[in-house]
Amino acid sequence: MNLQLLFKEQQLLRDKIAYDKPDRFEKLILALLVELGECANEWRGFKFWSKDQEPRVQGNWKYQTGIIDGKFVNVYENPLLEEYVDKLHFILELGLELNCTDIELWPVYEKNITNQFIECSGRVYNLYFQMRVTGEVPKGMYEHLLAYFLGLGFMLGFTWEQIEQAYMEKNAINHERQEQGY
Ligand SMILES: O=c1ccn([C@H]2C[C@H](O)[C@@H](COP(=O)(O)OP(=O)(O)OP(=O)(O)O)O2)c(=O)[nH]1
Repeated sequence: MNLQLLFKEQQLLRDKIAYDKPDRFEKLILALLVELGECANEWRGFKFWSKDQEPRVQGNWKYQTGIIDGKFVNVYENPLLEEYVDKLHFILELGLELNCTDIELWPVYEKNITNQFIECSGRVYNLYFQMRVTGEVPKGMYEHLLAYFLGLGFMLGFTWEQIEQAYMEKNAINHERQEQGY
């Protein structure tokens, strides 16, 4: 697992978006919290009031790849993974913002996915309050956010390769959107 390539990609997108107002940090924090909620909503496992608690991992048909055993392989959207990599974009943005790109990467796991989502949110709030109180965020605090975020991805059933590939695909869409005046 190597984040350096992803930080480089994120920097290119960041330069293109080029938002430099002083509220940038808190807007990124709120964006990340929103994406966390959207991701949990696609996971659905906390909806104890509903009979439908299956994660949304197969959406609309996207395209066909090569042929295996005489059949075309169809590729579908994966709404859960797509929300997860939106979150990854904002986490990388925060790393660039805090100048924390030379980091250790390891996963941390809570006892279940519900708690993992809550822990991720808690780590985001920690960053916000730390910045508010001291005006800076220690690298270790950012690394902990990443550790819970990475653990969440593995608990949701994704491999690092899938995450990287989905990140690249969404990153390309984000570039196109900027070029088209989104
Ligand atoms: O400074 C930024 C701002 C945005 N993004 C990326 C993250 C994410 O991949 C996408 C924004 O999320 P989404 O695609 O859900 O866009 P939205 O504007 O929230 O969607 P909608 O218009 O549907 O509400 O832009 C960045 O990487 N850096």
